Amino acid sequence: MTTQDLIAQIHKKKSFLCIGLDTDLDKIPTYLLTEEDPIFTFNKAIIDATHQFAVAYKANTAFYEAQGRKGWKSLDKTIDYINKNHPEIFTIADAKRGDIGNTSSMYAKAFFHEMAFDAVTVTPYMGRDSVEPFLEFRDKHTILLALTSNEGAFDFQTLKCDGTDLYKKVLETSKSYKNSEQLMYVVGATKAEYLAEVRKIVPDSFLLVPGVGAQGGSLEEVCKYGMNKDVGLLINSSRAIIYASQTSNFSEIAAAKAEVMQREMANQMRLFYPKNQRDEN
Ligand SMILES: O=C(O)c1cc(=O)[nH]c(=O)n1[C@@H]1O[C@H](COP(=O)(O)O)[C@@H](O)[C@H]1O
Repeated sequence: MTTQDLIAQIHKKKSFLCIGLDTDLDKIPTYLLTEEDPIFTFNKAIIDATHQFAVAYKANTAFYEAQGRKGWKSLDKTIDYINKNHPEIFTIADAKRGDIGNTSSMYAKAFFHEMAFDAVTVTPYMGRDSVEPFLEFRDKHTILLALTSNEGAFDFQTLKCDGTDLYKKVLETSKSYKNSEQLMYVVGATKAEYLAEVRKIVPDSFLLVPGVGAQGGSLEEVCKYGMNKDVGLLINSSRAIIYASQTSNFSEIAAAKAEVMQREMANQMRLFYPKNQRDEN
């Protein structure tokens, strides 16, 4: 999917919501556990109920890998289901990969080619040759970790390096990578005020912003500092949406949560775009 397709979908749905499919057998309604593939059954119900409010789904691969080969099968079925039924939706494999070039190429093939995700999250610290193999896949997107939402982000990411914060160095250096226009960046919602600094370095790039909902980040603050002319944000929420209820109508309750976020996003877009610009979009 191209970035333009993603932007068009955002304006059409008035949403930049990414729903995290962090599907955990200990958290889904217990009556689903008798199903042949409880993870896929749960995901399908969530997707069917929420797709009109979301522009992206992010599957954190840890939750699938934890179930071994059954988990990989559930992940494969989930991405196939989204691609077949909602091809307009942007899909992210949150795998946080990256290795020597030879190995990164294999990770890229796994998530872009075999599983047909639109994007994969990648760690930046092995440098250029660990990231560029992902960028070789055109119309696919590589989402580099810049400033993460967790407390430990301050261990390294904000340390000074050549007089600047390390995460800023990551942003700046990555702009020189081959096909860097296919890069997006992770910036945690819990660090919204840093988004202004991020935008000085990457004004046009899309940012994947996890950490609203269960981690306490504010959607309004993220929009205030992070929104750009194309919206430029994918705000992720996982647990606060998909585990809003453990009852038999869990998917409707998840949809209601997603709709509340979508409405707030529509409101933020209204505030950001002057009326005449809105009419053009
Ligand atoms: O790369 C990510 O998506 C990510 C980066 C980050 O800095 N913080 C973060 O929470 N995430 C992921 O985003 C999701 C957040 O989930 P909730 O806190 O349940 O909304 C999880 O899948 C995390 O692994």
